[in-house]
Amino acid sequence: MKAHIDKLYQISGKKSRRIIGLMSGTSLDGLDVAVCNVEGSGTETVLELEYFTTVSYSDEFRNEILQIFAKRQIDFQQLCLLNPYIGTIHGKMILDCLEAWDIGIEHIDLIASHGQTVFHAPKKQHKLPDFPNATLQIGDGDHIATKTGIITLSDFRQKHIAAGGEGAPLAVYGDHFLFSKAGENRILLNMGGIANFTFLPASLDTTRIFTTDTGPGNTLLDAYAKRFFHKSYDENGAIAASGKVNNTLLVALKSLPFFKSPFPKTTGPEVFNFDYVEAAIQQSKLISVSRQDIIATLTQLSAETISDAIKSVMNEDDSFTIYASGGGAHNPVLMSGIARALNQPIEKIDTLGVSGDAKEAVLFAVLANEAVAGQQMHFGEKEGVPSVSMGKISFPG
Ligand SMILES: Nc1ncnc2c1ncn2[C@@H]1O[C@H](COP(=O)(O)OP(=O)(O)OP(=O)(O)O)[C@@H](O)[C@H]1O
Ligand SMILES: CC(=O)N[C@H]1[C@@H]2OC[C@@H](O2)[C@@H](O)[C@@H]1O[C@H](C)C(=O)O
Repeated sequence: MKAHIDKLYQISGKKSRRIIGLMSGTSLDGLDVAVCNVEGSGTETVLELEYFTTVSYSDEFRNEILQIFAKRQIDFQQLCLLNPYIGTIHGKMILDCLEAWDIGIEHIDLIASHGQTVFHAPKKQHKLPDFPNATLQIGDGDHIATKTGIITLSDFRQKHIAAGGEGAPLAVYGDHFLFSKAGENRILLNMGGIANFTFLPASLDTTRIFTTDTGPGNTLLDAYAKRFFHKSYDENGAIAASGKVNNTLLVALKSLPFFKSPFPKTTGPEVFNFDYVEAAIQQSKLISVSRQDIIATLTQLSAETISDAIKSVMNEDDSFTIYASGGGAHNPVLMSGIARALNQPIEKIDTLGVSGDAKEAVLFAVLANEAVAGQQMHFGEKEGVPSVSMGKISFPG
């Protein structure tokens, strides 16, 4: 309908846009909702985070997703049903937030929805020569747009793949636009279920910008905190702090070929799951290892693989500052493990003015802003950062 295109054109020409960024990550803890006021685009982007919350998922909702999450064999009907169901529930969560914040929908220009990743299969992982990199996010944007009455951009990862990427990490674009700083090499480390980082060079040379996943962040910690202690996560690293790292197990865990394969690379809970840890426990022929020691060892695994990845892509004599975000930044055992391995302190991204819990949702608002009002991107030919705009547009009504 032409009226929708006219509205989008008008939004594109505005001095600033109010965009709701949404992220629901691999931890399945809830939906991050960030209301952002975004002015300009590209490196001229000025973003103010006006409101932020995480709407927790109910156990029932999480369990519905877990039936198909990161599994190779599923009930196909469940996948089909969840696509509109998640979209509608996310739409309802947005409306509840707007009501609580007393914001009318007419004061929101766009929604930027990541959706729920249910399977991630980069070529390096599926190894089927005739098939491309692949990833699947559900929670369809049409349902969010129809439920809320707000133009919605969604499904950002497919264009990245179409342009030669693995569909992740996407944070790199917003990281550059919001956080690059002349004169300071920056590593922006995000520790969600999976950990990743962006390198932003002091020279601001976009062709040197680099991003990769490193492997597990919290996903294994959450899985074992649940299995052994009936907790959804290891709050403040208390369980890990009460155990000891088991080096035999750590070596077995680190022998996974993923850790030896070249950067950049991406991964997910399809690889980092119970089967992987149980195989490492078998391989290390441990007679007994305490539950606390397993969690301490898994925490050290995340810390070491994150710091190994950072070390291996940085020149030895380059100094850099690390800014941490994501739920893992709240885990002091994980944070101090990384600081120890890299022999330097770690800052939190909050010191740069954006909450570490809100960062990923904010970055999707930046991607939507680029799609609607941005110019050509210039990231050179570097693997993992194709110069394309992302996001599909759903009109309400
Ligand atoms: N106080 C805390 N102590 C320890 N861990 C915490 C704390 N708060 C949050 N976490 C961890 O952070 C996780 C949530 O992190 P986050 O929301 O960044 O992940 P995500 O966005 O779902 O994942 P991804 O970025 O991989 O998609 C929780 O599941 C938990 O493991
Ligand atoms: C396929 C997928 O959903 N990947 C997520 C996941 O969670 C962290 C890491 O793995 C990252 O690569 C990505 O998310 C962030 C937001 C990204 O694309 O930057």
